Amino acid sequence: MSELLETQNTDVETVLLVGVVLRGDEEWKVKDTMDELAQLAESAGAEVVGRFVCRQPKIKAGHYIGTGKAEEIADWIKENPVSMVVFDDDLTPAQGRNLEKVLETRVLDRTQLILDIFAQRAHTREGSLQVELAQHLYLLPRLRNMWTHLERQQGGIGLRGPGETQLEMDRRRIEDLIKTIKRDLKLVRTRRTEQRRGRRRHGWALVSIVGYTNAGKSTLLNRLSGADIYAEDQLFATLDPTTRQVELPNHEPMLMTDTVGFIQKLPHHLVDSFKATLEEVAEADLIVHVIDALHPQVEMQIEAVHKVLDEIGGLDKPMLYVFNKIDEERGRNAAKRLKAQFSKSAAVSALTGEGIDLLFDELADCLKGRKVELKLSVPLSEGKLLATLQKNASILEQEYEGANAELLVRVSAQIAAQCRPFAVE
Ligand SMILES: Nc1nc2c(ncn2[C@@H]2O[C@H](COP(=O)(O)OP(=O)(O)OP(=O)(O)O)[C@@H](O)[C@H]2O)c(=O)[nH]1
Ligand SMILES: [Mg+2]
Repeated sequence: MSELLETQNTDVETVLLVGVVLRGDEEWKVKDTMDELAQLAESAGAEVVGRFVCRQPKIKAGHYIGTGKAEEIADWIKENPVSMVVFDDDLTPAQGRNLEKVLETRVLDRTQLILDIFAQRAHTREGSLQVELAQHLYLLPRLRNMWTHLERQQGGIGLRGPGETQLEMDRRRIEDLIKTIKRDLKLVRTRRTEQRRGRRRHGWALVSIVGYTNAGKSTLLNRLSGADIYAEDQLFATLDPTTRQVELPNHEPMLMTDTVGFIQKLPHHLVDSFKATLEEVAEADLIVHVIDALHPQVEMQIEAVHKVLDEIGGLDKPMLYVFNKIDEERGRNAAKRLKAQFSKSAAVSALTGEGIDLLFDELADCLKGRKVELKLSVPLSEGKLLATLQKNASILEQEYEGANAELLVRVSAQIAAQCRPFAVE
C-alpha cells in the first residue's frame, strides 16, 4: 500500500510558497493571499509542502527577499527537496534568475502559476489563443530565464503552453507570433459581436454571470438551466464561456453566460488577452455578480471583481448581486449582513436550490425595463400591431416589400413578445 502511494506521488510536483510582509502591510492579508496561492498551486495539480513568510521593510531589488532569508530558504530546501518555489507576487526576470541561483530550484511567481492553470484548462480555440497570447506577452521579457529552465527540466507547472520549440525562437519571432495571435483573436471577436447581434435580434436578454473564482457561478448556471457545466472546488475550473438558455417564470427567454472567474492581482496580460471573453460581459443587458458568502474575505472578493469590471467597462451595467452558499449558516448570516448594502440582490444556495424562486423574481424585475432590437416583417393587414409599433417603438429602419412592412425596431420586452411571430433573422 505504501509502495503504491509512493508511485502515485512521483508525478506530483511539490512546492514551497514564499510571501512577504512589508512595513505597513497587514499580516492577516498576507496570510489570506498565501492561502489563495496554496489553492492555486493545488488547482495546478501540485502539493504544497511548506510556506515561508518574510518580514522586511521593503522589496529588495536583487532577490525580492533579503539574501539572508534566501539562504535560509535554500538551507530548508536542502533538507526538504521541492520541485519549485512559488512567490506570491510578480518577480522581475532578474529576481527570478537570482533566486534560482541561490535556491537551486525552479522559481515561479503568482502570474506564472495562474497562466499555467489557464493553459491546463483551455479547451476551445479561443481559450487557447488567449492563453497563448498572455503567455507570450509574459515570456517576452523573460526569454533568457526560460532558456535556463529548459536546460534543466522539461514540462511541468509553469512550463506548459508555448512549448519548447517556440521558446527557442528569438524575440523577433515571438513578436511576430503575438501579432498573428492578435489577428486571429480579432476574427474571433468579430464573430462574437455578430453572434451577439443575432441573439439580440431574437429578443433574448443577455445576462453575464461574473464573480470571484470558486464563488459558484457554474453551479448556479447549472441550477438555473439544468446544464451540466464542470463545477469543482478548484480555482479557475471554468475558462471557456458557456452560454445556456434560461426561461424566466414569465416565459421571457434569456441567454446566460458563465465565464472565467476573477481573482485579486489578476495578471494584466490575462485581462488584456481575455478581452474577447470579457467583452461579452460588458455587452450584457444585466450582470449577475455571484458572491461566495461563505468566504472569510468576501468583501475583498467583491472589490476585486469590481476592479476587473471597471477595467472592461462593465461597472456601469445593471447589476444583480447574488449571495451564494446560504445552505451553511455562516454563509446565511454573511448574506443577510451584505444584502443590506446592495439594492438589487438575492441570497441563494446554488447547491440546494434554496432562494432560486426569489432570484428568478429579481431577474425578471431587473430585465423588465429592457429594450429589445427586433427585425420584423409585418403584413400590412396587421393594422393593430403596426399602430402599436408606431406609437411605442423606436423605428430604426422601415421599408415596404409588397404587402409587408420590413422593420428594424427597438421595443420593450412586452411588445417584443407580441411581435415575435413576425420576427425574421
Ligand atoms: N456549500 C455550497 N457550496 C457551493 C454552492 N455553490 C457552489 N458550491 C461549491 O463551490 C465550489 C465552486 O463551484 P463552481 O460552480 O465550480 O464555482 P465557479 O464560480 O464556477 O468557479 P470557477 O469556474 O473555478 O471560477 C464547488 O465545490 C461547488 O460545489 C452552494 O450553494 N453551497
Ligand atoms: Mg466555473
